[in-house]
Amino acid sequence: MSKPIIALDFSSRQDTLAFLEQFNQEKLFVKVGMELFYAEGAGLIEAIKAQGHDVFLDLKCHDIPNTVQRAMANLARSGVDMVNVHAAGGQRMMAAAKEGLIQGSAAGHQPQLIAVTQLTSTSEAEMQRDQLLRVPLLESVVHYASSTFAAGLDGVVCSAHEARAIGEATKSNFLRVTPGIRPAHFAAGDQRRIMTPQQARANGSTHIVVGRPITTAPDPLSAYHQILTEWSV
Ligand SMILES: O=c1ccn([C@@H]2O[C@H](COP(=O)(O)O)[C@@H](O)[C@H]2O)c(=O)[nH]1
Repeated sequence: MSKPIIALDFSSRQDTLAFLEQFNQEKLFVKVGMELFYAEGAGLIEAIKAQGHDVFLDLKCHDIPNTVQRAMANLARSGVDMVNVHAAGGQRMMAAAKEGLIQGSAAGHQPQLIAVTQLTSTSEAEMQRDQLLRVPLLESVVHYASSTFAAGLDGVVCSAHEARAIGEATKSNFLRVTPGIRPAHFAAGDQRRIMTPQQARANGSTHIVVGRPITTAPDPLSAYHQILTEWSV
């Protein structure tokens, strides 16, 4: 069973390291997103890796194939464990991203590469209106997942609602990394497709990503362990 991925959505190195200190040197799987990376850059990634944590660098690259390929070669050199692109960039872009990772990776350590299908903050009605798509959201997500699989990536970011269907359309070891995780009674906030850790597990998520339910908790260590228990049993 994978560890819950903690989204380190902080604005500074100081806040991030103070948060991590509360975990008493427990080895974590953390996610660094745009907010933190744009503020602190690769130096902070090095510091987090030096503490022994696994890092998912969530920059959601989406550009022409050549640009994404070269960006991925640089990200691979940062030593992170997982990176991502938007599946909407297309199969050619995703294949180029993978090629870039291969080029930039040190022997024996190639980050896993996954693609965002439809953001978990998007509802079906919003997707149909904003993207001018006339299909159910599940169909769009499974389409993007099949396209990601065909491009040779390791998995996708989706909501837990779609995880089972993606497993059936691809392979059981194809990663289904699911944000939008909310313990019972925790506010959805801007998320639209949410599930509890237990529901996510039952519905075929291979990884869960959890931010505010842990980072804003009065006792983040205890919140993390409650989620870990709910996810693991
Ligand atoms: O579809 C997506 C892709 C990425 N995310 C990221 O996950 C976390 C979720 O944080 P919460 O505080 O638990 O809502 C956040 O960093 C997002 O950028 C996502 O939510 N949905």
